[in-house]
Amino acid sequence: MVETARLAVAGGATVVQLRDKQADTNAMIECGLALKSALAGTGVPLIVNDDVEAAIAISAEGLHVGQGDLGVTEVRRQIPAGMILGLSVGTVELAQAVDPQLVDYVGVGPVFATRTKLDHKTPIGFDGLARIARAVPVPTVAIGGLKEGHAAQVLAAGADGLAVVSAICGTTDPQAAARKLAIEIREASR
Ligand SMILES: Cc1ncc(COP(=O)(O)OP(=O)(O)O)c(N)n1
Ligand SMILES: Cc1nc(C(=O)O)sc1CCOP(=O)(O)O
Ligand SMILES: [Mg+2]
Repeated sequence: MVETARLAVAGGATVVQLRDKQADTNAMIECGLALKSALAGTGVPLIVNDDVEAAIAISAEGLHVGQGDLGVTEVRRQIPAGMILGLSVGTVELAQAVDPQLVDYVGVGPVFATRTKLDHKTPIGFDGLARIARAVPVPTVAIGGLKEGHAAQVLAAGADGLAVVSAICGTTDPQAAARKLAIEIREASR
């Protein structure tokens, strides 16, 4: 896991999220500390998924929560000032309800169906992504079934970035996969 993250960053990944739905808090802390030392000096922030206690224990740069996790008002109360807080949003109604005083960015998805998260919601496609990106008052990261070849449409829909799992972690060469995506994003941003 640490080596995959190191390679992804060497290829151009600008954020790393620790997401392990099976891990308990102790395991998240152990993995998070290993990731923190691998990322030291890279300038790449580490975001912890779901686990407030682990995020605080490892001094992660950020925490990501979904609509079914602890609410953002309570999370913001618990985490240190300055910790990045991300929230999942899958509808325009939820997008309009995002409070920019509490939430720093939103993860918008799933754009497409994905086997990484078998309990995902109905895919929203690029049209749904565009509607949500217009409605949300903070930066947006598209997620769900995204791979090489999708960056231009993601950015054209108004999202600020994209988050991938299998398109990097599920490949035999995470560095090359991240590099291709980073180049695509750079070219699409021109
Ligand atoms: C960047 C980003 N966007 C969305 C998610 C999904 O979070 P959540 O809805 O809480 O689902 P789980 O990841 O916890 O299964 C994410 N992790 N990251
Ligand atoms: C963790 C996660 N959250 C989603 C959401 O829609 O909120 S989709 C997803 C999995 C993304 O994995 P992949 O890049 O392999 O499709
Ligand atoms: Mg969650």
